[in-house]
Amino acid sequence: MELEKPSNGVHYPEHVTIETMVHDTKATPEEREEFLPHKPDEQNQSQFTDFVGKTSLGMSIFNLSNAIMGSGILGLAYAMANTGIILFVILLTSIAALSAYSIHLLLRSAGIVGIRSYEQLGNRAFGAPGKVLAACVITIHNIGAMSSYLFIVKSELPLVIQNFMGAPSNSGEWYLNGKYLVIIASLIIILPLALMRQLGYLGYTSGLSLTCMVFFLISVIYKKFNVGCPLEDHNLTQPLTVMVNSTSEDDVCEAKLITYNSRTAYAIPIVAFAFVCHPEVLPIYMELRKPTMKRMQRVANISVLAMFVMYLLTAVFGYLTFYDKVGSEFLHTYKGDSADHLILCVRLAVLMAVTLTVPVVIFPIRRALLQIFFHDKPFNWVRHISVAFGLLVFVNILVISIPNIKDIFGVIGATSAPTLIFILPGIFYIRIVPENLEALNSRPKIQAACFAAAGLLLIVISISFIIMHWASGGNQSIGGH
Ligand SMILES: NC(=O)C[C@H](N)C(=O)O
Repeated sequence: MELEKPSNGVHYPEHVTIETMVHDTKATPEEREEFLPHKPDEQNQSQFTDFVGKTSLGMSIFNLSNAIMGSGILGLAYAMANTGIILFVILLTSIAALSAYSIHLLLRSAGIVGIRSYEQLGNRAFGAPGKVLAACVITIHNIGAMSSYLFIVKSELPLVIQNFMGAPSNSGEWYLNGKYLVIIASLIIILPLALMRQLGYLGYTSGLSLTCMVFFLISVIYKKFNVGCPLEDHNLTQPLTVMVNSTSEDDVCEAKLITYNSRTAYAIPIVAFAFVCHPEVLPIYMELRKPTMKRMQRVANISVLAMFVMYLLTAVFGYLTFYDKVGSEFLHTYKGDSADHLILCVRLAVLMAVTLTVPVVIFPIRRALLQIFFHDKPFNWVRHISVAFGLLVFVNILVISIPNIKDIFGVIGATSAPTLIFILPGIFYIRIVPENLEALNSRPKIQAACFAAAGLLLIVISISFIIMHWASGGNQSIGGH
């Protein structure tokens, strides 16, 4: 069978099958994470000889789960409050399933061209514009994700320190100023971890980060049975009070099965944002020990399923605790409980989790930037360190000047998230899989085309709704911050 790639017209010899395909060698050593044909190892069928991944299946699951899990979890109860339980469950299930399918498309495309890099898939599919497009979307998206994580540090860490020190909130001490605290956390914790040469080393911190999130979930469930309705003794934050005014007394503590309002516009972007991990999938695949597509798909399926369960439980119990009063940054809804020791520990756990996720998110940005600007250069420590440092400085400046986390979820979730999950994997797959292997009108390709089209539709719908919401002035009266 002769295989022909659509983008560069390279012809494969007869003996080359999809499993043992070699790509042409124009790519630089840094870019080339390729399948080389060799006798398959009976035990693992591994096809990689150029980069020997050492990360175990378990650690890879931790890393991918950690890449999925982030600040998005804090917006899910808010999304549920504005869609109702049934619509939310349908939305969450669909996006989780589509996200796993999208990973399948990426892995299959990577398997065919033998490159485990999102940008290089873009290059193979559309040449330089494809590579630049993928790199830009990854960079913008991950900078947005990093900003949302550091925003949580900026808003929650002062509350934790204030309570531990028993200081009054307006004492003006520097250590109660979120802006300084973000800079300190970036320098002391994030920067050293971001300097690791390989993502696999972060498996332990990823495990710790996930443990913190499990503790967060258990506490949310416990608190549901602890916070009474209608939260009279709860010192709710100002924006939440505004929401109470717009809700009738009767349905304050009534769970809605299906509901719709102008804030529903944020539901799809929030859920889409929560499931993005796609820029990290291929780097994690590259470092996986015995890297076969089946093994990596297993890593992806287990991670997506585990995060789906955590997301669902957090949203359900978070919503059933505060109902319509839940804020867009869930943790802040407990603001009246600042002195509560459990809530204090929960804040600390979430802070630790999001802080430890930042380095995982930095890796794909650095990779994207290096591939665009230094694609033919070998690894260099000075460049590696400078890019991480520069990125942290940039995102710190951004976070210090951002007033609101909901709009990060909204804008990033409505634009770059559907592009990374739906559009790029769909169109790359169509271009990369050779036509004599799968014709343009074959089922998998039509499916991939519909998938990409659905992503485009999601972007149009989400952006239109968000703009309508902004235009109607709804932005000022929403809970959270
Ligand atoms: N990795 C990301 O892009 C965002 C992540 N899924 C989150 O929920 O924070």
